Amino acid sequence: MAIQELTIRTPDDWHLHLRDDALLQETVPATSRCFERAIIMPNLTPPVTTAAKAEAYRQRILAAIPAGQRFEPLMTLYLTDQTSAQDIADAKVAGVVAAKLYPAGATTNSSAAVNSLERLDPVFAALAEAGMPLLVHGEVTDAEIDIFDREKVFIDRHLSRIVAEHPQLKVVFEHITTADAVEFVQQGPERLAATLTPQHLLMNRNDLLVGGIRPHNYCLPILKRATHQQALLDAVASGSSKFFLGTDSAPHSQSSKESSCGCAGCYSAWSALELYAQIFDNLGVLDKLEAFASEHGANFYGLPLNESRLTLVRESWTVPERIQLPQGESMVPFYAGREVQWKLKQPS
Ligand SMILES: NC(=O)N[C@@H](CC(=O)O)C(=O)O
Ligand SMILES: [Zn+2]
Ligand SMILES: [Zn+2]
Repeated sequence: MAIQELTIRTPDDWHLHLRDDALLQETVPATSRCFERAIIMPNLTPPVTTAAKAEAYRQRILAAIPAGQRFEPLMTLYLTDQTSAQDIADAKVAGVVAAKLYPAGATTNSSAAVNSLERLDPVFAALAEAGMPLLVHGEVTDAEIDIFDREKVFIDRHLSRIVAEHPQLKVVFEHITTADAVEFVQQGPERLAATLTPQHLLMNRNDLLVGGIRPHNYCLPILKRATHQQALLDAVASGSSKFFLGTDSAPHSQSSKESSCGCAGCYSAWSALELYAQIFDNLGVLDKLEAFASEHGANFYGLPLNESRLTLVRESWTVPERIQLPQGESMVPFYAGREVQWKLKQPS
């Protein structure tokens, strides 16, 4: 008989957008319900570019953790053309765990980010020296490169060089979407890893474009064709420690998603862990979920494994159509109105 309950070490989310201010009241509980730590993306407006900004942001996140829950935000620094080796050293001292590279214009809130990757070599060297991973949104932004090719071209033009020229640098290729990225990571050194999102494992570009445009499935890097989706599924099913959980949960208001120029990002926090369970179950590798969700990432970052456990049960439920925010706005969560086959068991 199929397994009905699964108890695992409490997972961590190695790629998460919490946003800021009042929205933290919504996003922090959505993640702390089932993740003990998360890598907090720094693409606020203005971005988190210094150790002091990261620490102030961390305090705002801590203030939004529901009573009785344990949650540790792991802070990151947003790289710009002005970031110096000294900024990295200061960030290390302040407890910032990683730095995030957005090519300028690649995604939400990246306009202040990096225009010239070559100029960042001293910063990459400083990261390697500090033992801090470089987290990469791996897409080129050149107007002439087709949006479906931007990840592969980024590997060829930039990532392969960065990995080769900085032999001590740990690199996380974030939210990978292509067979090319899977292969690049598999064939790379131990210090190269990747995060995978629920949407890129569950969907392909048909889910975005067939039968009408589905703005709530629009995220960056954009969903690719089914052969790429299959390569991502094969990667997680392999159990390789180079692949780990990063939801990329990225909330936007309903009005900014359902727009003539809609924002990129899926707000998946309320169902992400359960969807990963469903994905692993469907692949017949539920026994590999715990390592993917709770071990590979911590080991890569050199952090201890969580000691607590949580339980998922095989029970179907429906993701709400809408989340009403106190500020009057609403959000449409990822997988809205759809059934999920696994459910988090509430502690009794
Ligand atoms: N993934 C997305 O489509 N959006 C993210 C940014 C990012 O991770 O690229 C966001 O901040 O909204
Ligand atoms: Zn990104
Ligand atoms: Zn992201």
